[in-house]
This record gives sequence, C-alpha cells and structure tokens, in this order.
Amino acid sequence: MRLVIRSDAGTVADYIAEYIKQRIIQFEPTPEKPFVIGLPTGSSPVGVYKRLVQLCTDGSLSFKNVVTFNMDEYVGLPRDHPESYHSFMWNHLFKHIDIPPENVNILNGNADDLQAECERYEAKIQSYGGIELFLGGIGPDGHIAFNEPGSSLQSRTRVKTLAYETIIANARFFGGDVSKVPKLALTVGVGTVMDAREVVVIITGANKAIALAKCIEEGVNHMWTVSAIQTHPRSLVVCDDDATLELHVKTVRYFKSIEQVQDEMIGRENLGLYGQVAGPLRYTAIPSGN
Ligand SMILES: N[C@@H]1[C@@H](O)[C@H](O)[C@@H](COP(=O)(O)O)O[C@@H]1O
Repeated sequence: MRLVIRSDAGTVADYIAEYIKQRIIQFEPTPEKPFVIGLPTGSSPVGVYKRLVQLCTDGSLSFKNVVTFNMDEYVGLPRDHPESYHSFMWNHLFKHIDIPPENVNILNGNADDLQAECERYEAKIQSYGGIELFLGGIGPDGHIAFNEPGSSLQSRTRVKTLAYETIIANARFFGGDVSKVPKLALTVGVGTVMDAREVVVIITGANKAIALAKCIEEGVNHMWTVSAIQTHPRSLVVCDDDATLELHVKTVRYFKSIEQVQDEMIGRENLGLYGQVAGPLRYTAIPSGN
C-alpha cells in the first residue's frame, strides 16, 4: 500500500484528479476497450470531480471511452431526490463531462427486486472484464462504500442496513434530520472493491484520523472495512495532514520518505539516468510501499 500525504483537501483533490487523468490517458481507452472506473459519493470526492470537470472542459481529458460504476445508492429514495447518489453524481460530474450516459452505471435503489439488482450489477461489472481503478472514500467508522463495521471482507454487492453512526453522519445532507436518512442502501461489497486492479482511497479531515490509523497501522479487520486494502496488490491512500493526527510520527515520516526517494528517482530519470521513461512513470513506478 502507498500512502501519499498532502497539506489539505484541495491538494489531495489535485493529486487524485491528476492521477486519474494519467491512468486514463496511459490506458488508451477505446469503445471496445473502455477504462472502467468505480466511483464514490460523499463530500470527499467533490474536489476531485471539480478538477476532472475542468480537465474535460479544457480538453486535456475525455470520458468518451470511460465506463463508470458507482459504489452505492440509498434504498427507496426517489432517483431525482437531491440527496440520491444519482443526483449527486450527475450534478457533480456526469452532466459536465463528455461521458455517454449509457456508460454510467448506478445501482437502482428503487428496483422491485433489490437482490436481483445487486446480482445484475455484479454481472455487468464482470461483462466489462472487471474494474480497472476503484476510487473510494470512507466514513469516520472506516467503512468503504456502505460496508459498515462487521461486513464480510469478501462481500459482494448487496442490501445493507446502515450503521447508526453513518445515519447520524449523513443527516447533514438531510437538513440534520436523522429520521429523513434512508436506513437501507445497496452497496458494492468489500470483495467487489478489492477485485479492482487498483484501489485509490481519499481520506481527509480530522474526523477520519482514527479510521486512517486503523487502516494503516493496525491489522486487516472487518470492524474497519477499509483496512482490507492492506491485502490489495495495488492500493493507494491519499490523505491530508488533518487525517494523519492519530498516526505515529514515524509512520508519517516513513511514507513521506518513500515519496521523497521516488521524487529523487524521477529527478534522476529526467536527467536520463534511468533511460527513456515517459512522464507517467511518476504514477506507476512504485519503488516500495506497495
Ligand atoms: N456511502 C458513502 C461512502 O461511500 C462515503 O465514503 C462516506 C463518506 O462521506 P464523506 O466523504 O462526506 O465523509 O459517505 C457515505 O457513507
């Protein structure tokens, strides 16, 4: 696992948007071989989406050959409700970029048969050969998507009851009224996320500091479901300084030193010491930490 630390949420968003841009460009997607990306909602990815929109607007990135799968959706909330994840995704990203609407996949929390909807979603992911990069955020209790504490680390897309802590955390989107927050959601499983060829997680803010420490410094544990990324062969956590508050100083220094060594290598590489290697190596050559 790699941990990249930036000063604040804005610079975290800059880093991740640039990273995603590089990954899509390197992949050279076509209609027959689209770049398949998993996407989260919540306040954490808003800055990333804003920057991706800018990149698309200025012509340096296209989503024409990108297929998306969102992580989760509330059950029973009308699709056009302002707090549905459908509305969130269209308002923050999809309506501002050149993605064909048929390339967008979001779970239908109003399906007659919710279980069948979850199975359909997993099958559709498989029909594309899996997800290339899953971008995620976490809740303060360390949940990824809606995989609340205690979720199986091999879980697949399914119906979940939300933890009370999540309901309270998400009440801010429903006028602070806990009773208005849906109690059920459809969510991809931890296993679904871990099947992606790469996982990138955004963790910002002091309220995520304990979860980040559990994810980085302690063992894989179903009570902090994001910790499953420790077992992933290609995972990256990008956090801000506030989120590191509960980490040991030596942990922070260790991961910063890895980045420093990598930057020095890139400096040498630019001087020709590592041969003819293109710029995006910056994001793919991982000297250690993964
Ligand atoms: N299901 C979503 C998660 O996918 C998201 O990561 C989390 C954190 O939201 P925020 O980024 O607003 O803290 O919110 C919800 O619970």
